[in-house]
Amino acid sequence: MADDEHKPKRRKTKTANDASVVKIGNKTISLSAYLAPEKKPLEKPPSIQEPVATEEPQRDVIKENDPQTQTPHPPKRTTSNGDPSLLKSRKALPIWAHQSEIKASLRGDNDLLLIVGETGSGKSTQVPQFLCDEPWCRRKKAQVQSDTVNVGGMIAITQPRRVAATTLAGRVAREMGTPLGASREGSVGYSVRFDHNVPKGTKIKFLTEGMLLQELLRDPNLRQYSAVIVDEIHERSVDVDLIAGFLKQILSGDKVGRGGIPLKVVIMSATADVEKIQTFFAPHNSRSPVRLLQIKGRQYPVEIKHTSKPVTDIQEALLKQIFDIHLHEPLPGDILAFLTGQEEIESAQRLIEEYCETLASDVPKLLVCPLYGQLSIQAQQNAFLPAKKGFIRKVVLATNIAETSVTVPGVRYVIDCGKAKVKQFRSQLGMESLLAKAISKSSAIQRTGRAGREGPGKCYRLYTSATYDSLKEADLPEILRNDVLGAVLTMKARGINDILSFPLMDFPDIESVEKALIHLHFLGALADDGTITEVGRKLALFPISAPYGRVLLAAREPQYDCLLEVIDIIACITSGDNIFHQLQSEEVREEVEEYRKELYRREGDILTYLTTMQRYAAENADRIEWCKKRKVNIRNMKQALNIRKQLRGICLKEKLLTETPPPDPQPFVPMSPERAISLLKCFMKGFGTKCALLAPDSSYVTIQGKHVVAIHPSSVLHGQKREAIMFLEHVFTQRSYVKKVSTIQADWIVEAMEGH
Ligand SMILES: Nc1ncnc2c1ncn2[C@@H]1O[C@H](COP(=O)(O)OP(=O)(O)OP(=O)(O)O)[C@@H](O)[C@H]1O
Repeated sequence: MADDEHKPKRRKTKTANDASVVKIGNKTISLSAYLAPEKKPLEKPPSIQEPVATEEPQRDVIKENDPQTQTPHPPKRTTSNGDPSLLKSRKALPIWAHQSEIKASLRGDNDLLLIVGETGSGKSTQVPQFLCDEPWCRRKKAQVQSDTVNVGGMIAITQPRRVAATTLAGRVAREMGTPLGASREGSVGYSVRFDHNVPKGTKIKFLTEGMLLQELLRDPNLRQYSAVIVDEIHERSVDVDLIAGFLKQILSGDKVGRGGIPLKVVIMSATADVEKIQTFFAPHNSRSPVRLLQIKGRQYPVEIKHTSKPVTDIQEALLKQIFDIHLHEPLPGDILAFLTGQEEIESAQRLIEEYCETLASDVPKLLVCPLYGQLSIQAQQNAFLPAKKGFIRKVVLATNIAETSVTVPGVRYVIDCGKAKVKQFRSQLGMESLLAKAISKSSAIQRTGRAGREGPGKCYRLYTSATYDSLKEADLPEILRNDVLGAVLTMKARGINDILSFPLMDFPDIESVEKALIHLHFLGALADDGTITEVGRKLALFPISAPYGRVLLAAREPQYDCLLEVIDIIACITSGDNIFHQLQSEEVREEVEEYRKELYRREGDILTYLTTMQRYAAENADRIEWCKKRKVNIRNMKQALNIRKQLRGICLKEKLLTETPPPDPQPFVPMSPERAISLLKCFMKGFGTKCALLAPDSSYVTIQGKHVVAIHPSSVLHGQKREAIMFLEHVFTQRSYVKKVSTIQADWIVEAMEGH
C-alpha cells in the first residue's frame, strides 16, 4: 500500500472542550501538537525533542562491487547454498570486509582473537559463518588416555539471553539456507534453558551462557567444539565472567583432555574497553598481546534525538512519542520502546490500546507487542513476527532484554526511556532489590543500535543530551552486584576448591562469597570442609537454581514422597512471573474470583500453583476457555507443561523417578492437608532460611537478618496474618516484599535448621 494512504488524518473530536486533550486511564495528555488540523503529516514533528543531532556518523557503507569487500576466498557453503537475497545484505555489513583477516588470524598457532565492533557491524551473525568452513573446524579423531575420541566439529556462540540465542539461530539458518532444526550436515541449532534444537549435523550452535556453563561441568574440555565464540562480553553477566575464566584455563592448559587439539576462542564486544579483556586473557610471562580486530561502522545510520528539557512523566512522554511517530513518520517502520519492567509495559500497553480505540478509522492500526524476560518463549516470539493482518505498524514494548544482540525485524524507530530495573543483591541483608536506575552510556548506545538494523533509523531518547553526557560509561559487572550462589556452586562443581584462585576479571566481595558458601552448606551442597558433595554436584547440573534443585532432591525421600508435585510447582513457577492475570475492575474481580476459588489454597502460593497446574492438566475439554474464565495466563501454562516434561525427563535420567508418569489428563485429586504439610516441609529443605515470623505489631520479621517484610499483593496470602511464613523470593521494590509465600509452623524452622 502506498504511504499516502496511511497519512494520519485528524482524529475525531475527543471532548467538547478541547479536542487536543485526551484522557487515557487516569492521565490527561495534550496531543494538540500533532492533532491540529493544519499540521501536515510527515514534516518535522513539533514534539519533545531538539533539532536533530546525529551522534557519530555511523555509515561505513560497503558497496556491492567494491573490490575491498570481496573476499578472495568466499566461504564455499555459505555463499553457494545460502539465501542469495540475504547474501547481498551480508556483504554490505562492515564485518564482511574483514572476513579473510578473521580467518587468517585464527590459523596456525594463534587460538585467541578479540573482536570489537559496533552494534550492527555483523559480529554475531557473520563470525561463526566465516569460521565454520575452516580446516581446523572439522571433527577429528584424537587419543585421550587410551581412548580414541572425537574432538571438535562444531562452533558454539554464546548469548546473554534466550531471545537473542533463538532469533540469531533462526537468522543464521536462513542466511545459510539450512532450515533451523533440519538434521543436515552444516546446519544451525540453539540450546537455551528448557528448549533445545540441536539436530545431528549442527555446525553452529547458539546457546545461552548458562547452557555453556552446564556443558562445561559435563565436559571440562568442551570436546565437541572446535571453537567457542563469546558474544557480548561487555555485558559482563556472572555467567560470562565464569566462562571467561574457564576458557582462560583451557587456553593455557596442556590440551591433553582434547587429545592435543586446540580450542579456538573468539571474544566479541561492542565496547572499546579492550584493555581489561586483553590483560585478562594475556598468557602469563608472555609479552605478545591478545590479537585484536576493530570493526568500524555499522550498516545504517541512526539519527539520535534528545529532549530539550528533562522529562518529568516518562509514561506520558512515551505515549506522546509513540503517537507522534505513528502519525507522522512514514510506513513501514515499526517502533521499539525500552521501558523499565513488566508493570510499566503492561500499563503502557493498556493506555496505548485504549487511545487507539479513539483514533479515526482511517488512521493506521497499531499493534502492541510486549517483550520481557518473564514472558513465555512463545509470547516473546510474537514481537519478532510481522504485525498481524489488519495492523499496519507494530510497537514493541521491551525491557532491556531487547537491548543487545537482537534484531527486531521491521523496527526503524527506537524510544529509550533512559532507565532500567537493575537487580542488586545486598549481601548483608540477604535480599535483592529491583529498582529503576539510569542506564549507562553503553546501554544507551546499544538501544540506539536496535534502530539501524534493516535501514536508516531514528532513536528518540526521552532525556536531554546533558543527561546522556552525565551517564556512567558502563554498568558494574553483575558479579559485583548480584547473588553469587550459582557462581560459587559452579566453581566448586568444576573442582575449584580455592575459589579465590579462580581467574575472574573482577572478584566479588568476600562477604558475598562467604554468604554463598554458608548457604550452599545449608543446602547440603558443600561438606563441612567446603568440598562439593554428591548433592552439590547434582544441583549444579540441574537447569534450576540450587534451592529449587534441593527441594527436587528432597522430594523423592520417603518422608516427603512428592516428586511429581514438586516438579509441577517448579514448572509453574519457572514458566513466568504471574500465572494469574491482574484483575482490573471490581466487576471482573467478583466473577473471576468465584472461578478461582477452586484454585486458591489457604496454605498459600505453593499449594495454589500445584492446584492450578493439576486442574489445568486435568482439563480435557477446552483449556483455553478454562484459562479465560479464571484469567490464568494460557501461555505460561503451556510453557509450564513443557518445562514439566523436561524436568520429568531429567529426573528419569538421574533416576530420581523410577517410571514414566501417566499421561494427561489425569483426574484431579486435591492434596490432603497432611500431604500438604509434608510438601511444605520438603520446600523448607531449600528455603528454610527464607522464613519470617509474625511480630506483635502484625508485621512479619525475617528470621535471617530480622527485616520487616510485607507479603506482596500478588500472593494469595496478601493481607493475612499467620504465625510463620516461608517465602521463595524476597525483593525490595517500593518496599521490602516477600513473594510466593506459604503458611508454615514456627517449629518447622527449628527442625529445618537442625536438620543441617
Ligand atoms: N533476526 C534477524 N532478522 C532480520 N535481520 C537480522 C536478524 N538478525 C540480524 N539481522 C541483520 O544482520 C545485521 C547484523 O546483525 P548482527 O547481530 O550480526 O550484528 P552485531 O554486530 O552482532 O550487532 P549487535 O552486537 O548489536 O548484536 C543486522 O543489522 C540486521 O540487518
